[in-house]
Amino acid sequence: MSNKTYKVVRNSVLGRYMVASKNLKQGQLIFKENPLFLGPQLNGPARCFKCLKIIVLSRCCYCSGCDTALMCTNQCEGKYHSKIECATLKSLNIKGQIIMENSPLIFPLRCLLLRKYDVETYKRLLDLEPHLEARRDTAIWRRHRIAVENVMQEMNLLSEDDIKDELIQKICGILDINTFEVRPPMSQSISILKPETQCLRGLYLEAAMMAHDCIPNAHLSVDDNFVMSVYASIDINENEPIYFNYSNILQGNQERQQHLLEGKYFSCRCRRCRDPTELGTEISSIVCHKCRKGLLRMKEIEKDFRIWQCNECQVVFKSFLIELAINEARRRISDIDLSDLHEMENLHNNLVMTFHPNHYLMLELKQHMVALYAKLPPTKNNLTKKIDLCGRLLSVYTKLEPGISRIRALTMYELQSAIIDLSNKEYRDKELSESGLLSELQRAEKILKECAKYLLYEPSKSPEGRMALVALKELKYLRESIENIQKDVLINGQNERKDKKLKMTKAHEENSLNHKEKNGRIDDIENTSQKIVNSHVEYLEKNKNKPKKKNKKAEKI
Ligand SMILES: C[S@@+](CC[C@H](N)C(=O)[O-])C[C@H]1O[C@@H](n2cnc3c(N)ncnc32)[C@H](O)[C@@H]1O
Repeated sequence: MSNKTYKVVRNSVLGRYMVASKNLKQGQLIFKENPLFLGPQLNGPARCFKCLKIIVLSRCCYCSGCDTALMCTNQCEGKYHSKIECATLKSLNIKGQIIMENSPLIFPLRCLLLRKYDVETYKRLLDLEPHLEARRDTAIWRRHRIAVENVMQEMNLLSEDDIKDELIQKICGILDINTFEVRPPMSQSISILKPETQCLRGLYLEAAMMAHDCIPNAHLSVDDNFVMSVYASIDINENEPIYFNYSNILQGNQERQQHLLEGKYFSCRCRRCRDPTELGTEISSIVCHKCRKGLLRMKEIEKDFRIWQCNECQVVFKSFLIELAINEARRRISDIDLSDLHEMENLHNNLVMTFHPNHYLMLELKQHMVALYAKLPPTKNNLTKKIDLCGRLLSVYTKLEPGISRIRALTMYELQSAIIDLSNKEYRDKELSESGLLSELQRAEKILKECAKYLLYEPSKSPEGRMALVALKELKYLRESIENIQKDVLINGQNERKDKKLKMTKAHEENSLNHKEKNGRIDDIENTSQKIVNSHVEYLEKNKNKPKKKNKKAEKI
């Protein structure tokens, strides 16, 4: 029996797509794949052919082998400029300076060179979807003609047949539609809201066969060597498609549709896109400015024709008005001081008059607030607010990204830490009984366990992978503490039954002793977990300015 977890099939809507060839369990590895090529973003800066780091023009040099490939320094020992690529470039006698001056041609050039040294793989590459017809004579087509095709023609890299066959447009289309965004080496950012701005693009021939769904069932992670692992994020039944989200969970309806239509040439008709409430989350909904009671939601009334309509008064709004409101709110969010809670709360209270509390911009603001609460003094008020915000974020994320999910794991981490801190404080202040403390810690344990489970799918050296280790250590201490409290509760219960009378008289003394002991233990947990978090933060801080190693995660295709 074949061990293969998937097969590629085809239909008239999705083209080729991957389906599970057997039932897959959540967390099961579906496949692992090496990139065929890595390269800069279309508009990204030039990168070293060997290590893929951004080239600093004043230090840039050319490979001593081919005198063409750009290198960050002549000592670079990166491995992404293969001997065969080097030899092929050398045979073409291209001036390195032309590459330097025309960085958009780096990635297409790498693909073009392949036909000279690996015809089979080149054929597989050319078999990917380029959406030539949809792109012909569009702005992107003209851009590639000027920035890539014309330059390659001047370099005598293209035959007349290549030009007639629109070969370069085909390669550029294939790269735009099929490559994945991968984080650059040794990324330090763990932030949900600030993805790396200067990502690389990676071409993975197998992974390119995954279709898109805004509610994915596959989780991707890319390790230090750019090896991509694709896991089932939830259970997947035999013959069910394996879906990856080409867009972003925090993109609204309109932006997602635009991204998919303009960048990937299809209209998404997944469960989330067909439902104007987006699975009841209202993540794109706006308060109706006419009746002030209803919500404006986007709905498709004819194929590819969508309107914004109030669910109460039925008034229809033009989509550009919605865009204006969103752009203005986005500007205001980007202008606020992210260390000023008061400013953030004011903006939140202001925007909630226009946007549903679950609107993705409100979620973005809430996410910033959670990050700030994590840095503020852990007062009961701050902790309560943090718990509330995390709960709201998770209620949306769980619907839109069920199962293994990075964004959920990171929010869960914040949630459990606030629950532990708050319950300890309340217990100490005698606002929470021992059994109340126990049940809150057990709730935190459950969340932390799930968080660690999801983070363990991240590459071990990535910020999330390191956070998984922190979460595991914290889980161990939390469990020990729970066990100790459980023993206490048990002993207290037995003693109570044995000698009620004696206990009554000694109650005051015993209580104060237990309390003292537990406080010591809780301090222990707090100190230890705080130490771990501090060392984690210190580690991140310390390494912030160190040269980056490979370490990234696929974000979107
Ligand atoms: C990365 S490729 C996937 C492989 C491609 N279907 C093929 O046959 O080569 C992305 C393209 O697949 C198609 N596709 C993927 N997901 C889709 C979806 N949910 N609905 C419609 N088309 C989809 C679109 O044509 C899109 O541009």
